[in-house]
Amino acid sequence: MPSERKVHILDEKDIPSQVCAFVADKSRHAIESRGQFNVGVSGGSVAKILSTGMPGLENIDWTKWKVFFCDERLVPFDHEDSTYKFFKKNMFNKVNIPSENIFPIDPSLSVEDAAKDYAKKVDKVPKENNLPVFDLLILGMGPDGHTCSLFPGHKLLQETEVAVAPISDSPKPPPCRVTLSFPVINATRCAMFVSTGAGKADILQKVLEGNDSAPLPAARVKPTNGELHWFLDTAAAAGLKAKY
Ligand SMILES: O=C(O)[C@H](O)[C@@H](O)[C@H](O)[C@H](O)COP(=O)(O)O
Repeated sequence: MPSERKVHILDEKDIPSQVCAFVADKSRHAIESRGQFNVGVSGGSVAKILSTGMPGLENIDWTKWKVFFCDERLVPFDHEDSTYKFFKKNMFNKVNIPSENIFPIDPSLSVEDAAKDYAKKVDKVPKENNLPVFDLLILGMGPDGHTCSLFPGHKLLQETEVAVAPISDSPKPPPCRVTLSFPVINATRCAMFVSTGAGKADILQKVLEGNDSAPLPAARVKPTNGELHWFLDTAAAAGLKAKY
């Protein structure tokens, strides 16, 4: 299936329900087709949307979910900046995902070792063409166009050797993080971005409609054989010129 991009422009109030319904649908389809749902989650506003909306949904076989982190800040599990901590408190504690199906990074390791260790965990995701193929990657985009811990102009944008990379000079604190690399991101069956608010309008116009010669990190997410979905509220979409 060739890569396809769909931009969903919604009222702000409809974003949480539509995003969660989409995730639920992808999980049901993956479980029906392949018996498990391998999903990568991200921090930021999308983490709040998922943890608020997903636990109340019905007909989700949480026991078949396998949850990975698209990126994570290398901080202890009890640190305020830990995305794992946020999901554990607000979502994992409320649903029936077996603890062995949740794959956090190991923050007790050095950033290089944490990335190597996480690559072994990601290696459990069923592969095609030697690359792990996630059923869904749920992504956010920062105001500079970064996604995961892949920042504009950073050398990690060229990473092709490893599935998971360390970064120790993140321009956004904390400096040490672990992130999926583009080869794995673009091997996914489906990637979805959730981006809301007027503060994202200018950067979204660049990412979705800008010149492809030097794409921002978020614009480099183009699943080779998968779908790409952008969920935007009307404020975030206000700068877009094309009709979607
Ligand atoms: O690791 C981080 O520092 C954040 O998780 C970050 O990458 C976030 O995902 C984006 O900035 C989008 O966040 P918002 O959707 O909240 O704007």
